[in-house]
Amino acid sequence: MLRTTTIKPSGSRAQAAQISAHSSVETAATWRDYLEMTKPKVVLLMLVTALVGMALASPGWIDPVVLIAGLTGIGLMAGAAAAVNHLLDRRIDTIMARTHNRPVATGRVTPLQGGVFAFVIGTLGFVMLYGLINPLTAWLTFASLVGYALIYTGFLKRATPQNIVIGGLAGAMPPLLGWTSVTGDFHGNGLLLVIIIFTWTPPHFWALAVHRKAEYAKADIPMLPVTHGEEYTKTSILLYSLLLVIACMLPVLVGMSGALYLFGSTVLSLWFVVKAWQLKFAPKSKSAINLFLFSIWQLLALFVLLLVDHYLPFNPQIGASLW
Ligand code: HEM
Ligand SMILES: CC(C)=CCC/C(C)=C/CC/C(C)=C/COP(=O)(O)OP(=O)(O)O
Repeated sequence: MLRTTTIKPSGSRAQAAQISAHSSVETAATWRDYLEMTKPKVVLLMLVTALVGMALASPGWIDPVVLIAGLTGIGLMAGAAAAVNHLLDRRIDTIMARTHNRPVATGRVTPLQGGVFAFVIGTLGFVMLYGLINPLTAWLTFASLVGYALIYTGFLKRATPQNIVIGGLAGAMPPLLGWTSVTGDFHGNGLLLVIIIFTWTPPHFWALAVHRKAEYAKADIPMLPVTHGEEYTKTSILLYSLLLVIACMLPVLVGMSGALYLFGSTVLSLWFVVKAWQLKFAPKSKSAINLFLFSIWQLLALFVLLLVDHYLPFNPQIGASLW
């Protein structure tokens, strides 16, 4: 489908005049537009957490079929959920500077094209999980898709400043999806990994929301800094960062992870607390966006630590198995 896009004049004065006289060119939606709709970097980090769930659920190495089919299925369904988010948010995405150039918001991808794309990759992911992994994982991933794409995006985001606390559960699910891919059953240890991401999500997002408060207000989205102010949000970020310290210790307390993880995760979560403290009590102009960016690397590092700790041959266990 051909669409028009505005281009910036460049080159000689004559060229610039020519271009400004015809200030639009026909461009087609490219594969990059469809890739962007899947929020690839977010999904990639989710897949790292799913991989860790798989590893911690496996006594030895992860079964290669589970690894490949499981991660592909979860990735396709998470990408489909992200694509539906682009569809449902296309109006507000045009209002915010951060999102105004998105494929559906600009019209490069039509809602019908986007809908077909989301349906195809989502169905492919579901069939793959149902057929090659197990029905429990397929249905849990489907529930996460509905939780993010429909409940969070379609309703909570516009309804309450607690939107991301509740909606965050969907994004926190991948380690459990990884776990059930291996075992076909629920396990408390898999849920502990979900609790870590669930506790991490509010400070992750609210740091960005503090930085982008004016845009959310302009788009009339009731994010916490808009409804309750920046100070209240910064206090909430600090309190959640303290909760995160406790959540990060749970894998050690139940005997799932050992000394290496305990040491590394304590450094990482205290680092988060220090940055949240600075945001609240000694803020600089970039403190909020820096905390948001830090949160992404901190979660990645936490899950890499869980993985390394799991495969380390001589790693003293501190806690005792609860289950
Ligand atoms: C409902 C829960 C969540 C909300 C509301 C949220 C919000 C956001 C937003 C608005 C951005 C975009 C920032 C930008 O474009 O500048 C973002 C980026 C990101 N988020 Fe989250 N997030 C959530 C959960 C998660 C989870 C569970 C993960 C991973 C496990 C994650 C990983 C990331 C990553 C890696 C980025 C950077 C993406 C990029 O640079 O393109 N987020 N998040
Ligand atoms: C199946 C499964 C695991 C589903 C999870 C899907 C998923 C990709 C969740 C992403 C979380 C996220 C980036 C929320 C931001 O949405 P937003 O609308 O607040 O941010 P935006 O303004 O950048 O779109």
